[in-house]
Amino acid sequence: MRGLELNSVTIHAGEAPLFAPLTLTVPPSTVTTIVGPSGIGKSTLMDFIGGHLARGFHATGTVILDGQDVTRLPAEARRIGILFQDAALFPHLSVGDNLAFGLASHVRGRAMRRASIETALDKAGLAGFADRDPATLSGGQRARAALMRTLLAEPCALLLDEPFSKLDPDLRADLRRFVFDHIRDRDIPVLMVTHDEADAAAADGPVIPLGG
Ligand SMILES: Nc1ncnc2c1ncn2[C@@H]1O[C@H](COP(=O)(O)OP(=O)(O)OP(=O)(O)O)[C@@H](O)[C@H]1O
Repeated sequence: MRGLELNSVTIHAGEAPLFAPLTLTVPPSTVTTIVGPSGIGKSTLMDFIGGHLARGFHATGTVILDGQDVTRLPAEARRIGILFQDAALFPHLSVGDNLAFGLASHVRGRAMRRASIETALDKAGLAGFADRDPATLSGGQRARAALMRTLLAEPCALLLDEPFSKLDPDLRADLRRFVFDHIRDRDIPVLMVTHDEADAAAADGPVIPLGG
């Protein structure tokens, strides 16, 4: 079955679980939202699904992506894209090289790679920005470039962890629209963590509260 499934997933930081075991299915082309109080483990859950669980945590349950159990796979073998609130581009690389870093390995040859990057920059309203230093971009431009870098990897699922929270309200609404427009036609499951009601309302899937 296609989509992202969590089966009885919880995370322990020491003895007690952070939240009650979570079971859910995110079908392709839908955005499911996770909400919950600060500190309950929303970001840590995203880290676990993406394969980046930090030391000090222990997780139980399984993560199934498109029918395959990926719970024990290394992050790079999961093909799960993650967009964090910081939307950090590598500061020592140009904008174009940042996007090249995300580019799926099957896109071969210098000309093909260059064309893919130019197309992505164009979609992000950043045509001609390939040689720019990320520090010269606005917050919104950096965030759009970061989304494009994530999508260029052609992920089979996407995790959004408070992706808009560092932006001011106008920019936030613009970027939210931009992200949702670009993921809608991807036919992949998307799981989003947010504190923001407008973010949750813009998503078309269910809102799942993470509880104790
Ligand atoms: N390295 C660590 N080892 C053990 N516990 C940690 C570690 N880092 C964070 N924690 C704790 O793990 C819990 C989950 O943190 P997490 O950042 O996932 O919560 P969150 O729900 O995303 O919070 P917020 O909404 O404030 O971003 C918190 O209670 C935090 O104090």
